Order: sequence, then structure tokens, then C-alpha cells
Amino acid sequence: MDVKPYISYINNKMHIENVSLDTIAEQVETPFYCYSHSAIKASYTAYTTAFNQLDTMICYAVKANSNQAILKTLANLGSGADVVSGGEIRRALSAGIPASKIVFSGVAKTKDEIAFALDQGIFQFNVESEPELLLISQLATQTNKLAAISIRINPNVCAKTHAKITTGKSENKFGIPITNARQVYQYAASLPGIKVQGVDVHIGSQLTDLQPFREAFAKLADFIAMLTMDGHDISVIDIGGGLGIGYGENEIEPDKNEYASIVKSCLGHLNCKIIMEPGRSIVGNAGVLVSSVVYVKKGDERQFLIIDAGMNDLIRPSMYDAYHQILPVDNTEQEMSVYDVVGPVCETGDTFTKNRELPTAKTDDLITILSCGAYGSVMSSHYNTRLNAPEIMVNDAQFSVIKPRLSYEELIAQETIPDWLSQ
Ligand SMILES: Cc1ncc(COP(=O)(O)O)c(C=O)c1O
Ligand SMILES: N[C@@H](CCCC[NH3+])C(=O)O
Repeated sequence: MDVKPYISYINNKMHIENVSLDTIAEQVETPFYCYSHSAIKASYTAYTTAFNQLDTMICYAVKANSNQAILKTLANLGSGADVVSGGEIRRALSAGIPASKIVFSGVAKTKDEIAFALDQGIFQFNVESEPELLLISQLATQTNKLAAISIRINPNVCAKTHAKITTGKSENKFGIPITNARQVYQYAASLPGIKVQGVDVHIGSQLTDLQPFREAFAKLADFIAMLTMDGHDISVIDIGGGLGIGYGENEIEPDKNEYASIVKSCLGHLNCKIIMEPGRSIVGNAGVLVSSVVYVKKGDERQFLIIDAGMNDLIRPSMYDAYHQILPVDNTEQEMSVYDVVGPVCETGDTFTKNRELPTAKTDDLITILSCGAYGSVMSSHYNTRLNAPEIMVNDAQFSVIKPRLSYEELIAQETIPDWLSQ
């Protein structure tokens, strides 16, 4: 029985590809993240297939999951990287993604980060403000470099997604309002050390309705036509990321072919290189979080399934009220119970779901939280001095630990007590 591509029940045990999750749990201990190498490859390839009629470069959004093994998987497929910090540039380079395929987004690029990116020779800066543009120009001029830039346009489009991950409305901090972007392009063209090569847009994340993309890309096409009339040579269009995934059971995912045809119909006639920055839609459904039941606690009104993964491991439910499917690793239990699934952290918000009907569970049973490959491990913390959930990658019948669990000693050793405090 297939749960997601490359995640299925074989002999009543949930498997990622051909490895049973309980086999991994015996060796690694819960909680842990587990990713399917083949699922990542399949979603990347779905993009290249859908976009095969356009000149495209996929720059995987590193923020979604920046583990070196994930980046290496994508580097091997030819992917570039969309990065938002000097740290992410270093991660991408270290996994073998060449600087010539790196685009640098983000509203707060610092002097050091810009200098490093210039030094490495990245493909382009996606500029988000005038002061940033000036700083890039100054740093490029000082080092005799030419910085290729796109300006991120804020098209003031409603992305119809969660308010906390909407980025293309005028009240959001991202990009330059489309209403004054034309002047900013003129300003950019007047600056030394700057090569204006493109236009960039990213309106939000987890978009399941494609209409907002159509709206944004149509605005972008008109805007590019105006830039061309103004004498700018626009050869690159960065359409950002944002394509959503199915989190619910049997939820239909937005179709990549339909997305590609929208891009083609809105922007194809401009004959530019199309950059895209997908994150979640590459890794989101390729990963799960596996956890054990610690206790089943009966309250007056509710029954709590207390598990050993917490909001420090996966913050999406507490932060965005995000829905994640929860399934047992062993699916033989037929009886159902209603639970609030909660973690060990001392916060009421450490709740994965409320009133969810799940197979009746007991201490030590393994459960899986699905769709955790994106914005899972990368957003985790050590809150409550909890050790990180290790990350595992499965490839067919083999699996490898791609990030180990730190020990308590290693965790505590990251801090120092000043001499003047020691007695
Ligand atoms: C500039 C930029 N590009 C790409 C992404 C990746 O988005 P997603 O993971 O929704 O594809 C984000 C995150 O929303 C982003 O801010
Ligand atoms: N962290 C968000 C996505 C943010 C996208 C980054 N621009 C999530 O978990 O859904």
C-alpha cells in the first residue's frame, strides 16, 4: 500500500524505498528524520521534464533542507542553488554545486556575505532594496568585479497561502514594490560594478492554487516589456519557488506540467533563461519524522499520545497550525482511538495535532509524521536541551546516517564558562 511515492507498507511495516523504518529505529533510536533518495530525484526530474521546452536552471532552495547529502543528491542531477546566507553559499559549494549555478536571495545580505559571494563568482544577486544595490556596487567596484543582478519585484499579489509564508504582498518585507521598480532599474544601470541581467519574483510558499502564479507572471511580463523599452537587456527571469505539496491524505498536488505551461504562456515569448527556486516541492514529501510513543495519558476530556519528538524537532504544527499526516509504522492495529498528539517540550504549543483518530497505540509503538522533508530538520532547535533528531537517507535497500545525533557532552561543550565565573 503506497502512502507517498517511495513510502509504502510492505508486510504491514512502513518502508522508505526498501528499508523498514523499524529496522532503522533499532539502530538509530527515535526520533529521527528519514529521507528517500529516489523520491528527491523523482521530484527534481519531474521539474526538468515539465520544463524541457524552456531554457531553465533549477536552483534548489537550500533553506528547505540543507543537509549535505540532500545537496549532493541534487548537485549530481545538475541542480543549482538558491541561497539566503553566506552559510548556505558555503553549504552549496561544499556539496559540489558550482558558484555559476548559485543565486543569492534575502533582504539582509551583509557586507561580508556579498564580498564572499562576489569572490566566489555566483550567477546572480537577487537584490531586495536600494541600499543593498549600492553596497553590492561599492564592493564590486573595490575588487574590480562585475556583479550580475536581478531585482526582486514585489508584485502585490495574494498567494492564497498561510499569512506567515506569503511574500508577494506590498505589506511584506520582500522585494521592491512593482510601482517603483522601474526607477530602481534605472538606478541600478547607472551604478558601476553592476550588470543588470534579470528580474526576480517569489510570491510565497506552499501555493496549491496556480492562479496567483499566473497573476504574478503576467505582471512580470508587462514589467519586462517596459524594462526592454527603457533599454535594459533582460536575459534572465527568476520565477522563485513556492509550488505546494499535498500534506493531507490523498491530497492532489499542484501539477508541475500545468505550472510549466503557465510559465511558458506568460513568459515564454520573452526568450529569457528561466531560473526557478523550488524547495518544498523537491524534498517535502521525500521525508518523514519517526517517533516513539512514550506514554498514553488519559485526561478528563482528552487522551494524549505523548511522543518523543517535540516542537523543537518539527515546529510547523505549532508555528503555522500545519497539518501533517500521522501513521503507525506497524499498521496491523485495527482499533481506533482519538488522541491529541503531543511532544515532551514544556510548552502547551508542543502539539502536533488535536482530536485525531489514529490506530490505538501503546508505549514504544513507532509512529511516522509525514511530509517532513522540507522545513523540518532545518528549523529544529535544542530547546529544553533536547538532542537533535538525526537524519537518515535511504537509497533502495541501504540507508546511511547523514547527520548524527550529537551527544549531551558535545552539546554542552559548545558553551564556555568565563574564567571570572569559575570559583
Ligand atoms: C526567495 C525564495 N525562493 C525560494 C523559496 C522556496 O520556496 P518553496 O520551498 O515554497 O518552494 C523561498 C521560500 O519561500 C524563498 O523565500
Ligand atoms: N518555513 C515555512 C516555509 C517558509 C518558506 C521560506 N521562504 C514552512 O515550514 O512552511
